[in-house]
Amino acid sequence: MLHPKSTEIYFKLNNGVNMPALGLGTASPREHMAETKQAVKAAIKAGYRHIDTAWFYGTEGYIGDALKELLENGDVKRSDLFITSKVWPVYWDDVDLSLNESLKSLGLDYVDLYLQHWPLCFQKIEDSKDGVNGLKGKPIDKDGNALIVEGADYLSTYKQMEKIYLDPKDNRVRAIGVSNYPVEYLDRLLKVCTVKPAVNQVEMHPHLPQFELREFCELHDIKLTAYSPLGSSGAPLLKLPLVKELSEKYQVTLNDVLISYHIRKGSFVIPRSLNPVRLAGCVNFVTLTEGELDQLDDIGRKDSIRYIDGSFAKTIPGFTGGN
Ligand SMILES: NC(=O)C1=CN([C@@H]2O[C@H](COP(=O)(O)OP(=O)(O)OC[C@H]3O[C@@H](n4cnc5c(N)ncnc54)[C@H](O)[C@@H]3O)[C@@H](O)[C@H]2O)C=CC1
Ligand SMILES: O=C1O[C@H](CO)[C@@H](O)[C@@H]1O
Repeated sequence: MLHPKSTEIYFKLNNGVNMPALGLGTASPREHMAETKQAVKAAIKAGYRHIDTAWFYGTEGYIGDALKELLENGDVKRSDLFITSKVWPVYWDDVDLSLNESLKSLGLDYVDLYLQHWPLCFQKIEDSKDGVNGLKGKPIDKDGNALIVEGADYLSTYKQMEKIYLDPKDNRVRAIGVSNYPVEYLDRLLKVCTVKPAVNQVEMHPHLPQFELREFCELHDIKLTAYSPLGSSGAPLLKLPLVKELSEKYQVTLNDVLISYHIRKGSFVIPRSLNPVRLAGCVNFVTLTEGELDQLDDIGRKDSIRYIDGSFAKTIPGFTGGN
């Protein structure tokens, strides 16, 4: 049977914007950040049209360099690209500034999707050595607790994003959404927002199938994007015996199985790799059966694992701290 490539599948957001199902994750480790440029070029040449980034990653400048070359060479048109960026909690009260910094680094005049990275309001602590743009990215006290601005409300960040999106003279974002929002927070947001978030980007994979969140988001027409789909650094989920079994059955890569798992369920997925061969080797979509999806979900039903270190996010329900 003929299948489209994962890079050829698109889902429509609740505001009518089309978004490619597969995107390239770019939270590259600091020592490899510069390689993001060649990874983006390799990904676009392999058919990817969706790049996921964030002010916090420090990779927007490298992505901007790659896009400049690709656009100037006519390898791709801006209108065919889908770029996501995010506002980090240190800029919870200045979305406008954060968005402008991201656009400047990316060399773009708009992003396709702009997300609130975490529902948190961090204090701005100067850190010219290890910080992002001079600010400590994850400000914590001596006990490891995040330095939160007292009395600040994470919804105020989303309200600023809404204002930008709704301003007819402001064309800097085509869609807005959130990330790392549990059901309780989405519920609160939906009661007060004018613009329903188009997307909630969360950690999701067979060890964390997010059943409750999925049901809630489907009910409210909010799409999920799966981050850390391979289990983040070291890609531990590639070692799951069932993933190996399915890759042999369908004659595709292990990455293809873990990517198709999300696309098959109607979610976006943004795996990271800096390796051009691997990037090109994970675009084969397979129509996993309902039974196979259920078997993969069973892994998380029995043993729920969150790989991303959320110790700075302990105040958010579901983030217990640590991995
Ligand atoms: N909204 C949020 O708070 C977050 C968003 N993200 C986004 O999601 C993206 C993906 O998540 P990540 O945590 O980066 O991890 P991931 O789950 O995509 O795994 C990336 C790791 O897998 C390795 N890998 C890929 N293919 C491999 C293969 N065939 N064999 C061996 N290793 C392989 C890569 O080298 C890298 O170390 C990020 O880059 C970022 O764009 C990630 C974390 C949090
Ligand atoms: O997006 C993100 O990436 C880092 C780690 O990869 C995480 O803290 C943040 O939410």
